Amino acid sequence: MEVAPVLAKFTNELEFINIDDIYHDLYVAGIVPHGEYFEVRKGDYVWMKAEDKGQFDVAIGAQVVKIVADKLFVMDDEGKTYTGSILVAVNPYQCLPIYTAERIKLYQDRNLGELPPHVFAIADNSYTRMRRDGQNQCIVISGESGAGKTENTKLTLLYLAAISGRHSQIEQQILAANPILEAFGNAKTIRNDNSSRFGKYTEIHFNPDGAIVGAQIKQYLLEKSRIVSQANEERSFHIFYSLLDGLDAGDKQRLDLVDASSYKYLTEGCTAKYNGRDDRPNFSHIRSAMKDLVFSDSEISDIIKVLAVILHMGNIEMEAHTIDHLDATQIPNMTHVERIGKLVDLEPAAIVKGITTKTIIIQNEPTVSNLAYRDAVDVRDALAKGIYVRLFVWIVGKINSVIIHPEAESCSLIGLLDIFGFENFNHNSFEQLCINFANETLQQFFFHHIFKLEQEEYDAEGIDWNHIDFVDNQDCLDLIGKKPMNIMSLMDEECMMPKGTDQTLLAKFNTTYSKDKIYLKPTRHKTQSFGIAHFAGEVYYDLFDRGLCCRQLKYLGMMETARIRQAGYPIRHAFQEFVGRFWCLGGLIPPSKSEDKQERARQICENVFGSSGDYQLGTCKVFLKIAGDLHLEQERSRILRNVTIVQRHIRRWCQRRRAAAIVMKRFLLAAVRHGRFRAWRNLFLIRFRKLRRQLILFQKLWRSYLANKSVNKEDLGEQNLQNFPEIPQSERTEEIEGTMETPVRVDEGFPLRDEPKGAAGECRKSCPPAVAEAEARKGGMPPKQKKPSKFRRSEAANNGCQPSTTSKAELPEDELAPELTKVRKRKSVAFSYRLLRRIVQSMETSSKVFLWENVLPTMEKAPREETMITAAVICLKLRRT
Ligand SMILES: Nc1ncnc2c1ncn2[C@@H]1O[C@H](COP(=O)(O)OP(=O)(O)OP(=O)(O)O)[C@@H](O)[C@H]1O
Repeated sequence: MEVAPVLAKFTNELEFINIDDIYHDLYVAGIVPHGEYFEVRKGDYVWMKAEDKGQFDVAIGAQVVKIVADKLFVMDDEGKTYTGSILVAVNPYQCLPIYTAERIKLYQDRNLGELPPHVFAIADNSYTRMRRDGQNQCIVISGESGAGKTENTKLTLLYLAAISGRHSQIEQQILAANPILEAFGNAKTIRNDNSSRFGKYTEIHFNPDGAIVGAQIKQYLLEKSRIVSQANEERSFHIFYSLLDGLDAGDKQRLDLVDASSYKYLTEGCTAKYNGRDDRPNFSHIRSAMKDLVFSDSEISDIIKVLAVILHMGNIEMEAHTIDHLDATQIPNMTHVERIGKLVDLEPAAIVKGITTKTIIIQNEPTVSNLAYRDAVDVRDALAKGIYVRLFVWIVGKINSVIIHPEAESCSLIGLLDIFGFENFNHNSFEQLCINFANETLQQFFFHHIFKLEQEEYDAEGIDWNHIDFVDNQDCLDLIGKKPMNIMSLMDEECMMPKGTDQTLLAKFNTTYSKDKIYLKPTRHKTQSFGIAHFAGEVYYDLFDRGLCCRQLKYLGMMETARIRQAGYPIRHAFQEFVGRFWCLGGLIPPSKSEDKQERARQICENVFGSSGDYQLGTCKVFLKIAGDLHLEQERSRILRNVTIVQRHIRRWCQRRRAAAIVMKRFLLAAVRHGRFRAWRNLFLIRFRKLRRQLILFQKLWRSYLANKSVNKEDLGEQNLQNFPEIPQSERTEEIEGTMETPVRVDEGFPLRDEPKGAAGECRKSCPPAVAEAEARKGGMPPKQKKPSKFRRSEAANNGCQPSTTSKAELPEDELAPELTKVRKRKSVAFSYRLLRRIVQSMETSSKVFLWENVLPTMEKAPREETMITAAVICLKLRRT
């Protein structure tokens, strides 16, 4: 054993390297670390660091050929380094003589590694293991677009067909499926002139003797958007161009077909024709492949018809118009509709209806409504895409019906998965997201088998093994498709939102995944994109392609449509309808029936637009520009919103008052019920004091009234009238009446606690004992001396009598009640029952007792005395408790 710890020198084809430059994962190539050195033996494979430090400069494999003292001599391995059953195939972009029948024979029944790496070596290894171990095999072919997946799939099939040894028709048929699938599923892209726009899984079925007995093809993710639009310098699926170039003139005339440059669906990418592909011979090739796979003439004819229908469909021109003020779509030129009708045996009207209207079921009743222009275009395109996808699925099914073995279940199989590679363009759309998601899933599968399961098996078997770490991409898979709120589900949700846009979706992503390391937020340069850190690199997705949209708008004649829409007045309202909708913009008075609606419409327009030219008044209608209509609607919404706010506040205020009253009532009842008089008293102390003052006022008023009444009736009316000069009846009545009815001012009344002085003293004396007792008990406010009014004092003096001090308790009850009613009716008297109620509700117990015993009995018959009675009941209860 030779150890070479230091420098190694190379000459000529051998190169000089420092041992430090040997990669530290040398043991991958069979070299074992030895302390701080590596133990290197002659014949070992080593990796050498690349001199350049660029991102894709990888280590170079080499074999140790000589070890002399401190020098290590290595030689480039010339691509002989095998990584087990993984083949890295390089696309040579030229025909190399390495796929010949001799090479097939060379690789047959050879162990992996015996010969240089080759796709045939991988295919042979799978076949051998299937037969030897009886295990189904799978070859996964992955790589970015243009890497050579499809070519290598075809080469693998070719090899398996060659070595399985039977050379029957089935092998021919399996190989014949390729040109058909390529014609319908491949297209020119900027990366690859023959890019597969679908994923394909082909199973080859073998009998116990190892002969091919059948096959099955499964297709995934056909890029259907390509039917209606292609990126610049790209084309639609090959079959359309082959058809138009390869059909003879008679067939073309029968189908009303011309050349590819006349069809909108074929010219989006501006490359109906391109150098390097002759579509004419392809068509006959496809036809003969179809014959191999037992497609009948009528089936081939139907396929061609369907393709023609799709092409005509793309040429149906539509225009926006309005029906009953609602957006609708019309088809001004029916030529293409009629051609479609002829091909599929349908009435043109039925086709127009299908494209320009929609039917929804409301309460089990179908309801038809018109589609707006943009929606109708979408429907037409969706129909074309749907038809093509179904055609493709049908063709794959037809091929399978021929090549599938009736007892496929019992056969051994080798599966070949050819799926789009990882894609990262300048603009990455939803298609790229799907493709990269599929690749992430494949990568996960790969990691799982190569790293996880393999190392788990080593562990289980007790193999001495240094674990190799690998980057698990599970987080990325979760983000795109597995989390409860994954990118796909959020996209789905946004598509269903009536006003969902790219921006709203992006905002949702940014919020939902703000802490996710796999999700990359928009950058300064890519403000409308989000990124995903894939295992293969970071990709920013745009879901908006400005260039593509501009081209579509141009081809749809949208520029002209927009111009006429902008210059004209596309929105119209009859005056009646206009005023009915926008009356609130012309002052908040609703229109009357007799009003001149035209004049009112003019007012509204002038009010809103001033002198701007966003509107014009016709003889029956208001004509508006789109911006004008929008402005009107916005103004209307603003005003109605404000009205709603005011209404809301008023309603809230009313409700609060109502609620407060209910709470108060409950509280009072509860307080009474549970004897919590003190709590009630404390809570309403401030109010109580105020109301007590009002009670005093009430008493004053009441006594004043009684005093006045007594004076008027007894003294003025009967004793002194003869002393006055005679006055006219009307004046006299007025004066007397005036005396009776004049509102009594507060300062003219007799305060509750006036000391018994003179007339007032008489009044005090006449107070009922209960009041006196209560006042004495309370010892409350000091009596406030107020002079009786001059008028009354002089009246009393003149008449030689004392003012009446008769209390209401001393009056007969039947006399008091009508007087009370009279007083209540007088608007000018500053007393109301509401006030009275409040007074009673807040009175002290003693006052209430007084009220109960002296006042209420006289007021029971009054219509609005429920509250008084309630108050009295409360008083009684309080007295009991
Ligand atoms: N082994 C090869 N020898 C010669 N030319 C090749 C080979 N592999 C690929 N090519 C050339 O490269 C082109 C692209 O290869 P291919 O269609 O297989 O790529 P792909 O990975 O399947 O791309 P896509 O994902 O777009 O379908 C082929 O059309 C062919 O011209």
